[in-house]
Amino acid sequence: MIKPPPLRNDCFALPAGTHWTPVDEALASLRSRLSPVTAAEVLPLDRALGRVLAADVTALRSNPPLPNTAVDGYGFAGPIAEGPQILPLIQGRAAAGIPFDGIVPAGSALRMLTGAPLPQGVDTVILEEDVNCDGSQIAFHGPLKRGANARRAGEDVSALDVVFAKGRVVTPADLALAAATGLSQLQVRQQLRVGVLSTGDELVEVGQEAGHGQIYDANRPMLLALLGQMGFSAVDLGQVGDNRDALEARLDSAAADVDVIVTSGGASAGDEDHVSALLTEKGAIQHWRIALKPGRPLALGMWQGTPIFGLPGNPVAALICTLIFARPALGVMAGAGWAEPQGFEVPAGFEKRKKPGRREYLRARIRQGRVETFASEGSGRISGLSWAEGLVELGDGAAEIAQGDLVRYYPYGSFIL
Ligand SMILES: Nc1nc2c(c(=O)[nH]1)N[C@H]1C(S)=C(S)[C@@H](COP(=O)(O)OP(=O)(O)OC[C@H]3O[C@@H](n4cnc5c(N)ncnc54)[C@H](O)[C@@H]3O)O[C@H]1N2
Ligand code: MOO
Repeated sequence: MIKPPPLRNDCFALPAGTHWTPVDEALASLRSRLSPVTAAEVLPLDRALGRVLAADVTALRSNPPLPNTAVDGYGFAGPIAEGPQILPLIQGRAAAGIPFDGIVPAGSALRMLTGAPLPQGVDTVILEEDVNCDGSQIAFHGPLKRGANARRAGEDVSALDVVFAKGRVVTPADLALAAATGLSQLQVRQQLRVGVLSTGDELVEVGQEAGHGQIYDANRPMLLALLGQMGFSAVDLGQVGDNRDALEARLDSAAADVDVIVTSGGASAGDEDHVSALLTEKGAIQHWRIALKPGRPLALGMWQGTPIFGLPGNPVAALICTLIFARPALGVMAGAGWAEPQGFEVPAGFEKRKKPGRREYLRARIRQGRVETFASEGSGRISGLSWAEGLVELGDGAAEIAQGDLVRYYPYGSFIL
């Protein structure tokens, strides 16, 4: 006669005898195994946004290249003593792009406009608002230090300074700095190609008619968009049914085409969970079963030399595993290095008792200075992913969180930048 086991009804209880890899251990293992795989190319500035720099970048020219005035006003030789001053104006003026080529004699002043290079004899400028001018002289009050209202050549950046370190992801501000320092192109890495494959007999493509028992493939549009937002080249590998041979053939062709494969579904241990089974059968699995909620059946492995992230099928778990595991790992492969998301402590606007032995991520957002969490922790509740603006992280140990306790919050954006 068979006997029933005790009822636990907790699919996150960690059954004895299985090794549940702690999140930090799985992250450390990924970090130590991966290295950059993308080749370098040279791109003009207008195509370099979001790319990873392949080498340190050196300024070709100083910013500013010449000393110049920071204000509209009058330039002369400083310093100027305390008290009322009158200086004769010399003929002409200096404007940005139209320098004054003459010499300003000591004790005289020249009309100058913001950005104009300082001519010989000028190192100090007074604001026009502080001056009375009759057309031939200016009157104002001292004192003024030498160099007042003037910008030194190279005070921002000097030629040959390293302006960007290798591995940096190019931002719009970086394009301004590159342009200002004389760079018209940057040596960047090609985008990492990340293939996204959905698995499961139940899946049907958006736009198609869904039959009885079928559901729309929600993970693929989400993952393709997310990986694209992270700056990778997301490659749509389509979907494959619960068929071991078909999956194997699809992974073979994907491994030849992309740098990394991300699958969703079939990662746990059911009869139709072919991703984990195939990886195990081929000796391709490195970690499986992470002490994490949601996302514990994450399967990490290598398929013919290509890293594969076998994400759980539940959309919430698929997204969280992508943010926590795939994002930093893909950053390493893309040449940008391992990026830790920047979280911060926020008072809880919720209560929760958490069991020990697994890390948890809750869908969350901040309202009125407190972090609130989505009403359900169900891993298929896609509406909660959409409702949330970030994640609350609860550490591996037990926790009893009361209203107002500080909890760690990560905005979604902190995983993307
Ligand atoms: N007896 C147990 N059952 C389950 C456990 C467990 O510990 N014991 N763990 C649960 C957890 S947690 C997760 S997560 C899932 C992981 O399952 P798989 O990775 O094997 O994924 P599937 O079984 O293929 O799918 C799970 C769920 O997600 C839906 N799905 C799959 N792909 C998509 C997609 N592209 N778009 C939208 N929805 C998708 C699928 O239909 C299932 O409902 O296992 C639990 N079970
Ligand atoms: O871990 Mo499963 O990953 O919740 O849905």
